[in-house]
Amino acid sequence: MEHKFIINIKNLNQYFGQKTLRSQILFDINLTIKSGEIMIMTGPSGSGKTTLLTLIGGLRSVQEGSLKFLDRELHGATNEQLVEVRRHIGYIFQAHNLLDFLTARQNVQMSLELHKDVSKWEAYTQSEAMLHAVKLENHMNYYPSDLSGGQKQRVAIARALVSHPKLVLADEPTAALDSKSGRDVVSLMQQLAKEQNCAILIVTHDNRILDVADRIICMEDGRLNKEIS
Ligand SMILES: Nc1ncnc2c1ncn2[C@@H]1O[C@H](COP(=O)(O)OP(=O)(O)OP(=O)(O)O)[C@@H](O)[C@H]1O
Repeated sequence: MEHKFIINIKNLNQYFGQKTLRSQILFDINLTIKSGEIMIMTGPSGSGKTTLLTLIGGLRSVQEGSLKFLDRELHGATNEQLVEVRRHIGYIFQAHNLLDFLTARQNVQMSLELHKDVSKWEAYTQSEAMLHAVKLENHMNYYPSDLSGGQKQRVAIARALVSHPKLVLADEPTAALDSKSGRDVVSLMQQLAKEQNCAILIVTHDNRILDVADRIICMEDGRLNKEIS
């Protein structure tokens, strides 16, 4: 079944702290993301971008309002339901989060081994194919410590996309990279996402990559401002 929206958020509010220390972090967020769409979220530090990204990624519980992933409501979802949703999402973080004791291929393969329907052999061959796609065919057996920042981030992209997720969430994916590597990394994300019809939400302060976006949204003081494009 084709889903019109990957993400559909309505009147979402989120808070940190308890009782008198409770403070509202997100205010009346309304947002949709469609298949294949590349969305960039910008905004000042502390405006709530990461909080929203982690809610969308099923990494924390929704407190008020509605957040649907495909047709599944995440408000009130159990831990098991959130774990199931996370299987359809790829995550790319600033600090790539590769496991240092695994090679590039093993890091990518590990993400497929969470899927019970994928055999070890399929996981192996699909990981190799994905590392080809990010042009690391000559570095499959390298450990992260022997790769450059851009190469590590390409392994992280391969790991996020190897299971053909419906959505990729990327938090500052270019922050640790020089301008050329940053550009290569987002171009690659854009190309692979279009091939797989996967939506991407990128949180970034990096103005040099804004042109890859189909839509740009801006968060300020916990509220989503009008779209820039
Ligand atoms: N675990 C927490 N407990 C209490 N307050 C928190 C917690 N995490 C974040 N906050 C607060 O929530 C607000 C939003 O933080 P968030 O990390 O979502 O912002 P951000 O826009 O991603 O910032 P940055 O660009 O610096 O990463 C900030 O005021 C922050 O201090």
